[in-house]
Amino acid sequence: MKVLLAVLKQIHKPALCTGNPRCLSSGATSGLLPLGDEAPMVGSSPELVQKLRSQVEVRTDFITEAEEAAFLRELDPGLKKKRYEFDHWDDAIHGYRETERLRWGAACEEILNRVRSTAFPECSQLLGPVHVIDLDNTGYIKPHIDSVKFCGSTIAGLSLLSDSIMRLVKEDTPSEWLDLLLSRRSLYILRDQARYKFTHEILKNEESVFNGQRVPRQRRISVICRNLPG
Ligand SMILES: O=C(O)CCC(=O)C(=O)O
Ligand SMILES: [Fe+2]
Ligand SMILES: [Mn+2]
Repeated sequence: MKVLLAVLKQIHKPALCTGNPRCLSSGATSGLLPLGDEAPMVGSSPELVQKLRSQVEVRTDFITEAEEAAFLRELDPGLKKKRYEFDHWDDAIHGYRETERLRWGAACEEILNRVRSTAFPECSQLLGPVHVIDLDNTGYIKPHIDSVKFCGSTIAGLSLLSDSIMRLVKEDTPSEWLDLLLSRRSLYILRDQARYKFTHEILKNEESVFNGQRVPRQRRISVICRNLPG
């Protein structure tokens, strides 16, 4: 357990560049492009949204309320024994507790197999333990890129208990950004450039606005599957 949590610390190394992609003085709302019934994304330009569409997926209502409850039953007792961590200024995550789990009960295992077959090619070698982050309602995840040493080309995450906004920002060009509406019970998948060339973050409640619409951020649990570096 200790080893994986150390790996997770590496995964969570915050990015040095933290350009604000939506600085109001730069006319930030121009170029917003809602995608209709496709993945709920808006970005800095239609071209960027178009380019990233093949590498970013959000599947709304990927799990049912009953399946969400199954995860809660399995995860909450263990999480409740931990305290939310707030005071690690150097961490990429603020206001969180986390765990990882290799063996799951039948209900959750079945859901996770659905996540795996949706997100990863059949031959893909997956990171065995699944990563779980419980963000307090005041918690948030700062911009970072997951460690290339420990994680492969694809990151797939379920969002439980709350809607949230995930923001991607091009590492060397902060004016290029994409916001994803991660609705409660959705699955997101980041692949390739979206995973390697863009930082990702989960916005704090005060900043949680999608395409002009306020998206209240409550306590949120994410369940994240990753593959191994090729
Ligand atoms: O909570 C999430 O969905 C994202 C977590 C994340 O970025 C990470 O653990 O590296
Ligand atoms: Fe991450
Ligand atoms: Mn720390």
